[in-house]
Amino acid sequence: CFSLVRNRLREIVGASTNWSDHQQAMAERVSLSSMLAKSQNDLPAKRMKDSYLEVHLPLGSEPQLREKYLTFHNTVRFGRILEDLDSLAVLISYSHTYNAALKRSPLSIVTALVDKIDMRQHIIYPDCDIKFTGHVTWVGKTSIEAKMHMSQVHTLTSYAPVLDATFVMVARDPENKRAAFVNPLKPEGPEDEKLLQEGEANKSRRVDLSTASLLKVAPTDEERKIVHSLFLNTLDTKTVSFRSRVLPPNSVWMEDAKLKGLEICHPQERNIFNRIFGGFLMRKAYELGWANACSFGGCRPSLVAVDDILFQKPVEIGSLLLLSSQVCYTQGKYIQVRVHSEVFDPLSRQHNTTNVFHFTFTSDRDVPNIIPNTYGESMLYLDGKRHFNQTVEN
Ligand SMILES: CCCCCCCCCC(=O)SCCNC(=O)CCNC(=O)[C@H](O)C(C)(C)COP(=O)(O)OP(=O)(O)OC[C@H]1O[C@@H](n2cnc3c(N)ncnc32)[C@H](O)[C@@H]1OP(=O)(O)O
Repeated sequence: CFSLVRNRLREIVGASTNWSDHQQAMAERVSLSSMLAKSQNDLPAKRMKDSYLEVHLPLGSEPQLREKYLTFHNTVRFGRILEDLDSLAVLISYSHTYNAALKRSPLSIVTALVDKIDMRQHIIYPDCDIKFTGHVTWVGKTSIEAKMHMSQVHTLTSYAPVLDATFVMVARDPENKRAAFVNPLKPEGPEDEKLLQEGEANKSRRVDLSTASLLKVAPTDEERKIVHSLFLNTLDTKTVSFRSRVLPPNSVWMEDAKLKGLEICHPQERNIFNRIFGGFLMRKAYELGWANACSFGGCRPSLVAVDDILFQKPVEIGSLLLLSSQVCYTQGKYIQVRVHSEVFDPLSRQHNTTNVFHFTFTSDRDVPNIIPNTYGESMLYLDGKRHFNQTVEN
């Protein structure tokens, strides 16, 4: 199960088991720099099956393990699943880059992006065994795409699919300062070819999306019309002024659909490179986003999809992490939530964004419409709509 996965990762990089030893463990890793490949061609190509892993989570047969995964509502804590997926993606990447001649890997492999998690089933049972499988499906020069599938036993013999996940991992030098080359990938047969092509298409889509970001360019014509009609809908028919705005029926201002939280980043949550574990950040962001969607919709929401979780900067141990969740788009029963996390330095009072998370939830009834008031909120709304369309309508 996953404690074995994490122990194996500690062995691969030679991570400290006690915080007091972490500086020495890091110093030992620095000496591995000379083992890094000078070019990608110096590394042997690997097959997809070289990185294939299967991990079982025996929730059905191990009641003690179940406690860690259980929600009050007798379902599985999805935040824990996010942590497991993250650890698995890292181990898959180390399996791809494995070099039998080395005792320890000189690579620091970090999570750069959770491209997508599609839920195939809303309920995850806390008392049935779970199986995770996955392997590398595409590589760049220093980045790796890993696809994972999770399924759960229903009858005694058959597994039913629960979710499909795509992560992008990036290889860095032992000090996590510079990018480092990863082994090329050699497809074998038409199935591998197809996965590789999808990986290539994913890479182009990510580039297109980031160039079209609303933080860089103006919204499209169609999006501008949406924003304007939202604005017209909020005008007060009595005064007809640009300034007096009224909330339409069955609606909530974006300003009133936020939830915030704070995490103090203790050594216990560190990853193998002595930064905060990406899975932990995802769990915390997911739980805050879920609570926000729950309070907004007035009932317990189910997760439909996770997309485009970007890990922009590592979070150092000891940081104060401010998490801010916002309902940014709604449609019928759906609630799109964005969680932004930033590190706050109380001494310099500086803020630095570390992550942005996008979650799509569904409620058991229609939810109120979320309405932007300012221009900035309108852009958040459009960004939420883009994410929603990408995950739900396609
Ligand atoms: C206790 C046991 C726990 C065991 C579990 C261990 C888990 C360990 C995993 C983690 O927890 S990692 C922690 C969470 N992740 C982070 O903290 C990463 C924070 N982000 C960063 O450090 C940088 O943003 C990152 C290294 C990911 C990228 O930095 P740069 O943008 O400067 O990288 P660069 O420009 O050099 O590009 C390097 C590669 O990354 C790719 N890349 C960068 N950002 C990307 C992105 N957003 N999407 C896709 N690819 C991306 C880029 O295309 C390129 O690939 P190719 O060489 O193959 O072309």
